[in-house]
Amino acid sequence: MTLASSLEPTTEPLFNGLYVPLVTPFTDDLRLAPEALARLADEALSAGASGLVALGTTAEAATLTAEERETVIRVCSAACRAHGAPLIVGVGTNDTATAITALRELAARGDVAAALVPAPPYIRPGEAGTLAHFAALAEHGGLPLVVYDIPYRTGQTLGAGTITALGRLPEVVGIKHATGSIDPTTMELLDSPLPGFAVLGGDDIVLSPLVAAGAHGGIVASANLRTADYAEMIALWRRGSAAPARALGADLARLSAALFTEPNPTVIKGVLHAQNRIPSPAVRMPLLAASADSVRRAAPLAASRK
Ligand SMILES: O=C(O)C1=N[C@H](C(=O)O)C[C@H](O)C1
Repeated sequence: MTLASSLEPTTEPLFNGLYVPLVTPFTDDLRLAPEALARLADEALSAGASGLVALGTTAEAATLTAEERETVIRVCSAACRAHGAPLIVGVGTNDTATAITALRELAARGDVAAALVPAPPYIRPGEAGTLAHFAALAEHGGLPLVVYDIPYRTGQTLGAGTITALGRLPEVVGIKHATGSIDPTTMELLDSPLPGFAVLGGDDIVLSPLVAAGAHGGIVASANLRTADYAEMIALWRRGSAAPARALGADLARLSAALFTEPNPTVIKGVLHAQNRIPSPAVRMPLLAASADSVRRAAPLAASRK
């Protein structure tokens, strides 16, 4: 997909449904395990995910070398190509110029559908500064952007006016809404949908009510497990089948709650390892592997429905 073709005016967002931010599997001695990543990518797309997110927070992207990041993108891109699915890549930096360089490099590859970009972490440039940052990325980055609104990690909140201004930038194709709540700003956003602008839930435990209220889908780490059920829950809400959607949503919220009892993605990796899907539950510091108790509590909830 070219930038020009993906930005043609349309009322339907470019992205809807489930996007799985894949974990990065390691060996016990913390080397990248690309074969396991390739299997996870194929399984997620075979299970009904609309696309993949590479190098999200869940991927421990901050601890990967440049060479490892390239391997992760290459492996995820191959899976997306095989399934005809879009690949979104996380770009997290608080320096506007560095972010533009990273976006341009991604755009030049030709296999990345969009970048998932948080408000500049730690700096707290204010809403006007954040808007200017994204406007610069939109103008010079050469790639569609999904704004990652996650104030508990970035330290920067965004009000409805700023989100609307971001959504009016043609290159900004959506927002990953992970503000920790469904609040008046959320409802304003969903009440006046911008044409072609996707609202994707990023707070795992409240994904179901957010989609019920009109979100187009989600990017949730929990969907590394029970991917088919997360995809189905979103599809059920989107076609108005409220009763089964509500029941499945409540079931998945219990799983998400168990997976987030310790820092993401430590419990998810523990459960994937218990399911023999990755070679090790290892995470890189400063994360510490999840406790056996947390993994034991989450594992039964992560078993697929019979
Ligand atoms: O990597 C992601 O994308 C996600 N990261 C969030 C986080 O760790 O804060 C959680 C969300 O489910 C997806």
